[in-house]
Amino acid sequence: MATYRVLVSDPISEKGVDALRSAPDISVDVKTGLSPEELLTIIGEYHGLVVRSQTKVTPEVFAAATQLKAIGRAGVGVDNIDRDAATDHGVVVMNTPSGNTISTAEHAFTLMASLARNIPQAHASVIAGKWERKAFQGVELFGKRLAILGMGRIGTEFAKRAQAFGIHVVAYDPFLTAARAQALKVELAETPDIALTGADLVTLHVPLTPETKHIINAKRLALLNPGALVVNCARGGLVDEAAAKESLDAGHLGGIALDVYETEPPAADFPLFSAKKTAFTPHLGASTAEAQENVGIEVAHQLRDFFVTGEIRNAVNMPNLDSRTLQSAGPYLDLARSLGKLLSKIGPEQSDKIRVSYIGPVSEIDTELVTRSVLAGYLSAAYHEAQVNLVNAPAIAKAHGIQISETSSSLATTFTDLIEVSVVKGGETSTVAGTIIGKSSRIVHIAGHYVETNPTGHFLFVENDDRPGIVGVIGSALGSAQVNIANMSLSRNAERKTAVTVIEVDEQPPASLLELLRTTPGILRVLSFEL
Ligand SMILES: NC(=O)C1=CN([C@@H]2O[C@H](COP(=O)(O)OP(=O)(O)OC[C@H]3O[C@@H](n4cnc5c(N)ncnc54)[C@H](O)[C@@H]3O)[C@@H](O)[C@H]2O)C=CC1
Ligand SMILES: O=C(O)C(=O)COP(=O)(O)O
Repeated sequence: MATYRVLVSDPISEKGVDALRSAPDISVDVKTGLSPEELLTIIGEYHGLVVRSQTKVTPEVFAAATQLKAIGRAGVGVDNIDRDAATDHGVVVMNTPSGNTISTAEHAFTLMASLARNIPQAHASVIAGKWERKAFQGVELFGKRLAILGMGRIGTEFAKRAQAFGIHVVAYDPFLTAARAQALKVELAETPDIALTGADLVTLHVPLTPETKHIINAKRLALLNPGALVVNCARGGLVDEAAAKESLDAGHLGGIALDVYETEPPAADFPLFSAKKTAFTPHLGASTAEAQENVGIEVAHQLRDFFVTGEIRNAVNMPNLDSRTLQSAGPYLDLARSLGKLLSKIGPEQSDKIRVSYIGPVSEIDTELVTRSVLAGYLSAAYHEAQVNLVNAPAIAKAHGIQISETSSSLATTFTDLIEVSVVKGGETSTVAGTIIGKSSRIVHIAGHYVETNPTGHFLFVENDDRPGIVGVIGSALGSAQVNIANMSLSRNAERKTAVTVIEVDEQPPASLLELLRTTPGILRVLSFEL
């Protein structure tokens, strides 16, 4: 029986399914066309889910998906997956951002050319036995002004094809710099309105977000040149479909081509179906053999690596943890988790604030991941958050009202590398720190004391008055209780006249031993815990 079960709920390429099936310890079920109710019934059995745009992964699905760890989106848009719910449930969502870029750019361009030359209408007329050469006179694309909204992967590929046709390209994208626009030989527009004013052609390549909803509305359609053609091969909802119909009926907009719709599939009485100059396809942008093979194999490899090695690539709800990052950050992640757990044992019961400082070369790795690991360790132990992981740790900390701050300094101090973590509650602060020496992780600082101990195992932590005889008492008490000492670190704080002893033991000490130590004169605090 495989350890991980993956459900493929939308059709992906056979090669993708085979790549997943050949991974060790993963079993795959392909069940496409499930109703929302059917998905809810079976999703609890799965650790991984592969989708395209059809499956809607709603908060209800996440609530039922008690074992789900990862979703792979064989494609770009993740608007069919409730990202907040995924994060809250600690489910990593990965997409395949570039595998269908060319196919989608080609499809959008094909739609634009089809609109310009009335291809869908002329085709229907010819097969209806007519020969209407006059009715279908078109326009050239050459020399026209094209507005591209969204100059990411697909927008950029579209621009190259448009330039090959002698089209003048104006682009709007909040992340498009003047230097990049110059390199791509496109005119940079400061706002969508500037890009659209006087445009003959428009194509959309932005994600659907609250900001981009109805980015093409009645006001903006009015900015276009009369007879302009609009193509939407990105997401339904970017174009106000009712406004487009009005503009077409009024004779201002020249034509519209859609691959995507506010509701998919559109209803039989979809208003734009009755408009004249249109071209419609059923969300086919990524539907080529090449794109499907690219995204199917890529998503399979991403899920396989997630389950087999812990790598996370193309995540949309957490930082990536690719093999290089995993190699450089892996030991720090383990150490950080132990430091978080340790703080929950020696610090205040709960916290208002957690501060993490990175000192030395550690500051050069992706410290956001390491901080997430500190939080995961702390929250699992202090707040008994059993499901906390690197995906949901910041959201869970926020839900508990914990503020997080991070500082980094490349200047090493006593230790070459140091991760220092403090928990603050009211006026009380507790600090622990750890380092990595060669290949070995060490906890080196606990509540004002330098110590040296492993970051995992069973521990006995004793704080006592700094006076002779106490270590002897502890040693003989452990011996009588048959508890073997693996490692022991002593440290005293001359100022406060206290000392701590951190003892790594082979087994959990019995309650009677802890009680004996707690009642020994001079011993101030005794803690027993596992890291
Ligand atoms: N019809 C289909 O089958 C397919 C549709 N798509 C859709 O195409 C869209 C674009 O895909 P990619 O180019 O691969 O994504 P991308 O992430 O490479 O590019 C998106 C661009 O939109 C820009 N952007 C974001 N907000 C903006 C705004 N308010 N105004 C202007 N630009 C804005 C971003 O800065 C980015 O450069 C996505 O929504 C995706 O879902 C993608 C593949 C297939
Ligand atoms: O990749 C995208 O964003 C797409 O829209 C493609 O959707 P699909 O995988 O064909 O359902």
